[in-house]
Amino acid sequence: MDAVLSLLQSPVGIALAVLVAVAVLALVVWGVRRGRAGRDEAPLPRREEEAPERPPRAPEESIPAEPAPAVDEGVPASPTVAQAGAGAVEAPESVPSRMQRLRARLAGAGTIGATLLGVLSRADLQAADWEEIEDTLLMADLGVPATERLMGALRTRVKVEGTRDPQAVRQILAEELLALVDPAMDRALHLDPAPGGDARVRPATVLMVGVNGTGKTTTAGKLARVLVAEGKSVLLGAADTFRAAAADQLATWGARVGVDVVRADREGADPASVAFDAVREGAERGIDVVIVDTAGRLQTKTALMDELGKVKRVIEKQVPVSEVLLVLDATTGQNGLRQAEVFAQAADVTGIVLTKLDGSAKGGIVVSVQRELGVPVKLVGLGEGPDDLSPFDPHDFVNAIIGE
Ligand SMILES: Nc1nc2c(ncn2[C@@H]2O[C@H](COP(=O)(O)OP(=O)(O)OP(=O)(O)O)[C@@H](O)[C@H]2O)c(=O)[nH]1
Repeated sequence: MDAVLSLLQSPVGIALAVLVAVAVLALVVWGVRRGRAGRDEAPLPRREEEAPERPPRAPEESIPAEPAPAVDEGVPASPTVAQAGAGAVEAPESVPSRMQRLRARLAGAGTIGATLLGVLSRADLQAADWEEIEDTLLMADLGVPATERLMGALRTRVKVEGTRDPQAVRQILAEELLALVDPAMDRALHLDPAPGGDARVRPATVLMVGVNGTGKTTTAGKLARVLVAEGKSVLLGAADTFRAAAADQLATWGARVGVDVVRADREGADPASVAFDAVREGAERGIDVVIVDTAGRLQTKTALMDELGKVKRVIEKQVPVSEVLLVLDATTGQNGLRQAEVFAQAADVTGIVLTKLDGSAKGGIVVSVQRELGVPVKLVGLGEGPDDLSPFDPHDFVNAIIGE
């Protein structure tokens, strides 16, 4: 210790101490300069307009959505948003030409009217003729109660009015069919804020339910297109997580109509989680309408009810569900109707979409499904094309069936 002290007091020791102090000071100055230089190279933008432009996202690129806030139903959050991209978006067909084409297709499929008019115009209607009328109505899936009611009305009016004139008979048939279809039902899609209601309650939400293969995904895409054409902003939610192809199919529709799709990042994810995130994303972006597609295949009625119920509840944590659309394949007739009842019990259905009417001569299903489920047919699908979806108009429908 004494040796060290005497070294420090010596001229050599003092020179060494000065050298060490200078070296430490030089290091400190160098460090400070380096820090400043680093900040100068990459200045942080303070205001938004200073932010560097982000490169545009490639079409179909998927970006992970932010994790959803915990949903107390144990919903895992792992969806992604498939961007529609800036690719060419098809313009929808104009409404008049679409309606004309749809009518032509429906008329081509419906032979009910031609058969009925042919029989009703016969000179003297016998029991066999009335049986033929009854068979035609039943074959057209009108259902037993509606067939009986229509038969009763036709018998009475043809007898009382005593006419065989084809025009008059046609008029009677049109009036009676129209009464069965019930033009007084509210068939509008309620997607706008209620008059005087809170306009901030956005987005409006549409839940698509129904048996697999009925056309839910296709209808979701077609509906998105119709709404976009009306000037609404739309987001699709692929809550059919049962098979990855369903989400891909929806993403294809999204790209086609210029609408983003929120989807799970893996097959078999919780549908409620995707539905939740789609609506949350829609709310954050100020979207007008979020359409949520669901799966139709589940082992048991209870499992189906549980799943649909959960999807609906999870959406309602954020906004009310505006429309629950039950998609029904017109070609499946009374059988499809039985399955539809299960869905109607599971979710409070507000409207029916009757698809594949183009491939069915069974237009009577419109009447039976409304009677059985007590819910109006709001939309009809008349083909696989993007413009083959139309609002259901009772007058057009009856005219198409029996010919104008
Ligand atoms: N002819 C005709 N075909 C339709 C119509 N709507 C849907 N389709 C076809 O029906 C098939 C099934 O449609 P999807 O939309 O996949 O049915 P889905 O209910 O979503 O089926 P899952 O995803 O299995 O639950 C597809 O080939 C559609 O193109 C329609 O109105 N007319």
